[in-house]
Amino acid sequence: MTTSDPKTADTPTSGDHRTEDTKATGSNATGSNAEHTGVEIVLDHVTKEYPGAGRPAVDDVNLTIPAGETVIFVGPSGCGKTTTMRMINRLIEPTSGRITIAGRDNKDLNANELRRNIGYSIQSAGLFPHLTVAQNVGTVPRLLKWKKSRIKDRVEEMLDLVGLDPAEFRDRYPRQLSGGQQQRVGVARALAADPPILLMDEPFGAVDPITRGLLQDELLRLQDELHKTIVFVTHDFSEAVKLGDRIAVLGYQSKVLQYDTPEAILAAPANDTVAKFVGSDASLQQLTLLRVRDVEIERRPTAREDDPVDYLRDQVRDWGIILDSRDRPVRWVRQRDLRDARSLRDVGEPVGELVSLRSTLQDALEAILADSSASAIVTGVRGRYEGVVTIDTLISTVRTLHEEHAHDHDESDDDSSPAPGPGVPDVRDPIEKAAEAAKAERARSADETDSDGSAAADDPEQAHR
Ligand SMILES: Nc1ncnc2c1ncn2[C@@H]1O[C@H](COP(=O)(O)OP(=O)(O)OP(=O)(O)O)[C@@H](O)[C@H]1O
Repeated sequence: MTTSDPKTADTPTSGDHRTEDTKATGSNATGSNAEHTGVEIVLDHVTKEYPGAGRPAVDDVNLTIPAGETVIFVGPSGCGKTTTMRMINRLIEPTSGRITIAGRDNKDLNANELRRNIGYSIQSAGLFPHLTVAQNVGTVPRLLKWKKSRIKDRVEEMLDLVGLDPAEFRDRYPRQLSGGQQQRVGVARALAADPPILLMDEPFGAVDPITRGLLQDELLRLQDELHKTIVFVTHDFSEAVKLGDRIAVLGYQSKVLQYDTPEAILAAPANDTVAKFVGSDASLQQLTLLRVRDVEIERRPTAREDDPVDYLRDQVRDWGIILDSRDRPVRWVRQRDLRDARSLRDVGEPVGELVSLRSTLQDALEAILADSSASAIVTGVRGRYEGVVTIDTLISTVRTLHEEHAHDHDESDDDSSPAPGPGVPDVRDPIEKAAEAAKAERARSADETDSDGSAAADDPEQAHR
């Protein structure tokens, strides 16, 4: 858990943030000096007790949300996520404790101004039904008394930013939009006055999984560009892993059970409760955080379609790859395919799904499991062959991550037991199961090769390369 005393940063406060040109610069979590527009938020012993409730909905929360990062609050229904978030923009006032924004107590900031300067987007998009898309997006700039022409330009820019064609959408009413389009307008509205902070309360909760994935991608792209400080509430741990720079796993009364990067939480959940929340597919989720370019890429023997067959026959022990004239992979070929072949044009089987250096390891795993060679072909610029990723590489990558975080909780001073403890799922399990399935498939195809009368690979180490 990260706790911190409020820091005084020499950045503009949210309340001072009046023009869309203002940029705040401060230290970010990685310690880089990159310019960003977000500002730090610190929750210092924050408690909220609703009148007559008997016990606090949020009890003594300490949390530092670094400038320019996306922090996800994830936890079970009713645990206090929304209450915690709404105390940041004072839609709810804390009973005790202090919240600072860029070093200034938010109680010292005018509540209305504070809210105008903190973007807020909620599950139902919360659009005004009687206002057009343009009027909805321009709400806060209008309150800030921007000139009409400036509001108009800003609305167009925001609609563009969230992937809606202004000409098509600006004059529609919310009822004339799909759920996903309404969410986009909600995000455009939250961003319109260029606030340093964006609070998002299950903003994608009400749309179908495909649209949800697209909106998540869009948010990642926006954040790459804008570097706001985003606080995002969700029930969905995989959404938290995808979007968060850090995740705060909250228990009842917003108790911070673990506050760390998605990688660290997946590799070493702090206790049984977090482990259960993370779920048994933690290792599969870890694969979504890494890209093909981050791991070892192996080579396989290759030849172009018009190369002589002998050229490949001499090199292939198990699998080889045939490339077209522009070095794009076209077919897998086995040793036995080459025995009587006369040309490389008509042997082998078409390559399956290809992955790029930017694909996630999750994409690579899917490609590997669908491919009889138990590896995924990686392509680079203009689809040119780069190499292959194997399931063994994926397993060793996840093992290394797990080992790196094995001692994360050794010095822990809270009451949580170190992972892996009783009930903590073995995070390597699902990939190893996938590997076993792929190996079984490989063994089956090797048997087929034997019964065909051809030799299996002489060197067992060479199998599956
Ligand atoms: N206005 C209120 N008056 C009294 N109790 C409230 C009020 N708002 C929320 N609560 C209670 O405070 C607790 C925390 O609610 P909150 O909405 O913050 O949780 P949450 O984690 O966001 O839940 P969910 O994920 O279901 O939206 C709950 O027990 C809820 O019933």
